[in-house]
Parts: sequence; C-alpha cells; structure tokens
Amino acid sequence: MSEVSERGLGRELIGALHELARVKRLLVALDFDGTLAPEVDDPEQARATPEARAAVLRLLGIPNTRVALVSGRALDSLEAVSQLPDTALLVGSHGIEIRLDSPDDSLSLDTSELKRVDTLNQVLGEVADAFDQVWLEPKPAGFALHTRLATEHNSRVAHLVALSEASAEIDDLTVRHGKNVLEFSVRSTTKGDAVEHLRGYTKANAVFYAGDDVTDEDAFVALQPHDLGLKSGTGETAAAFRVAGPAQVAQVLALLAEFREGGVHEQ
Ligand SMILES: O=P(O)(O)OC[C@H]1O[C@H](O[C@H]2O[C@H](CO)[C@@H](O)[C@H](O)[C@H]2O)[C@H](O)[C@@H](O)[C@@H]1O
Repeated sequence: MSEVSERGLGRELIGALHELARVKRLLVALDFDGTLAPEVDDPEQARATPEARAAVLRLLGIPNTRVALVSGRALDSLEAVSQLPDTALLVGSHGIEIRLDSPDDSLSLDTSELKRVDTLNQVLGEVADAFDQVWLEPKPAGFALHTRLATEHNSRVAHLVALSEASAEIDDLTVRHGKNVLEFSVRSTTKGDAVEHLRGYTKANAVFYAGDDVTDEDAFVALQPHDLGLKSGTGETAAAFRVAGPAQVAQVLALLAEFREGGVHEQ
C-alpha cells in the first residue's frame, strides 16, 4: 500500500503517474491559484495548502526533477505568496515574466507598450472607481480587474464596460478571462508558450501540468502525448485527467513524488 492515500484518485490516473515518474528528466509545472492554493478574497493572502507545499518541496529535492509555477500573477506577487526556494522556476503574468536559475530578466517594455499600460491604467481605473467592490491589480504589462466581491450584476457590467472602453482605446490588447477577474495585457504570451519555453530550458523528457482556470487551457493544449495534464475543479478542459481541487492536486503531487523517489528513472 502506498504511503500516500490513493483513495479517490482513479486507477488510470495512478497508472499514468507511475509511468510519468519513470522518465529521465521530468518537469512538474503548476498553476498557483485554484490549483495549489484555495481561492480567497484577497489575492495577497492566498497560500498553497500545507500538503501541496510539502509535496512541491519534496519534488524539488528529487534529482532530474524540476518544478515550475506558471501563474497569471505578476512575478513579484507569485514570489511573495509561493515562498519557495530559488530552485523553483517561476513564470508570472501568464508567461510574460520568467525567473529561471540565473534571475536576470526584469521585464522591459518598449515606449509604445508603456504608453498603452498608462492608457489602460486610466481607462480601467475609471471603471473600477465606478463600481462597488471592483478593483484593479497592477501587473508589469497590464492589469487584472477583480470583481469577486461585487454583485453579479456589477461584475457583469464592469467587465463589459472595461472590455469595450479598453478595446476602443488600445490596439492589440490581450484580454484573458479568469475566475472573477478580467485581465488586460499589452503582451500576448500564453501559459502554453511558457510550458514550451520551460520544456526546452529543463530538457524535460515529459511534463506534468496542473491548472484550474481558462488560461491553463493554453498549457494543456501545448502538452504532448507522453505528458500528463491535470485539471483542478470544474469547467471544460483539454486535460486528460481531472480532480476536484487543491486538496486532491496535493494528493497527486505527493504520489508523483513517491513514485519518482522509489522508481528507476529511464537512462
Ligand atoms: O494563474 P494563477 O496562478 O491561477 O493566477 C490567476 C489569477 O490569480 C489571482 O486571482 C485569483 O485568485 C485570487 C485569490 O484566490 C482570487 O481572489 C481572484 O478572484 C482570482 O481571480 C491573481 O490575483 C491574479 O492576478 C491572477 O491572474
């Protein structure tokens, strides 16, 4: 019997994890909010569950195994809430900001991008001010308009107004829909681009990716047949497997760590 409870995880998922754990170099890429961390009202208060954190730390200690967080958060925010050692690779702003082993890449926007971020700030700031419990989270290349605590009506109208006014003012705007959030960015990189970048950087033979939100679908679509995609929670997905939420994601990660620690990696 495994030291981690396998209860509730399907036999197929357990078999796929067992197979994945055997590859020579493995990349474990994980979304943060809704996947490692349960959703909360204040994004700064979000933390991975103790079980998810323990499993991530365990994976970080296994040879030939790299762990990356791939988040929509700004990189600074991701560093603050994830509190992981430097050996964890971090991707913020849906792939726009990347912290690898030699962190030297501060994001530099060109003059035209900076101007568009300024315009976005003005337009979206006015929308946020016009609705109760609607607020703006700044990011290096754009903003997230949060509506989690707003009424359903205000949330819908705020999103519509923001979308129409921002698109009228700014060309080539990237808009991402998330959970109680609408995100606007002047760069269009996706989590799928990030997974491909990380795959090359880590020279991984296979990738495990877990995520819960619409933007994680870009990452699931970028997976290859020998990779494993795990959707956390409800909603349509291209991932091959699904679990209920962060508690089960932690269970899966612990099992993957256990298989990889105990197994023989391919040479
Ligand atoms: O890609 P992720 O790591 O899942 O980040 C997506 C967004 O997460 C944060 O917002 C979401 O989580 C908050 C905390 O639980 C919640 O209050 C909010 O309603 C969610 O949308 C973060 O604030 C965003 O910047 C991220 O893009």
